[in-house]
Amino acid sequence: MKFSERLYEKLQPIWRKNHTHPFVQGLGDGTLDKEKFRYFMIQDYLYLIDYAKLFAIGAVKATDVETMGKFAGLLDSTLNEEMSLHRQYAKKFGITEEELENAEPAPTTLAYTHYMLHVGQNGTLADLLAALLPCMWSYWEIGKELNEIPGARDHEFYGEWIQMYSSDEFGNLAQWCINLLDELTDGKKEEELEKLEEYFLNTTRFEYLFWDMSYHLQTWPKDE
Ligand SMILES: Cc1ncc(C[n+]2csc(CCO)c2C)c(N)n1
Repeated sequence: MKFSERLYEKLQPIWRKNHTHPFVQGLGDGTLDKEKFRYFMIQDYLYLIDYAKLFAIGAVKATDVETMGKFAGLLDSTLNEEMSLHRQYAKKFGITEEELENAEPAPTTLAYTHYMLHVGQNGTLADLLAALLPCMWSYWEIGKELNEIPGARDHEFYGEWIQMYSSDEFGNLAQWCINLLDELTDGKKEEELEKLEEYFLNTTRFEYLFWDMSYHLQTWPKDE
């Protein structure tokens, strides 16, 4: 069995929990409070900045030129395409460039991105992939599921988001990471696979916490 098949089976219950979170459901049926999405967009912008750094670390840890080039391409498209799309989309919600640039990460954003960066910086390329994969894989699954809901992809506010994450282009990217992780784990010892499973499990849990943080507009405790 491929390692990704083992992950897929094992993590179904958490994935169901992610997909049925009221934030995700609200994106699909169009009832999500715009204030919650606005909050999500700002935190997600901060998330993307650190996520892009994972691709840079991937290029450093890769052991062949082709994989290095792929990570370099992902870094370039995240920074120069995806983030500029994010800024344009944010405008629709009345979020200014200054607001994005001056935003502070909420506790969950900080914990999630720092966890991934810690694993990426200190581990192997397989460790890095296990930590970054739930982000891509779960968004692809969610995008495809929401795309099936009649009218969802044409929704005035959330349609573009659904179109982006259900696209084949995005799917190919997720599939490339899945295939690379399968290659790197082929023939590896059970002990090594369990460690990778733990990274994957933790960032899958963080995906849930990110939806939940956005739904509840999480802030740091106020003491001033
Ligand atoms: C919390 C959170 N999790 C996952 C994604 C999805 N995502 C972020 S970067 C990237 C790779 C392609 O550039 C993908 C799929 C997100 N936006 N926010």
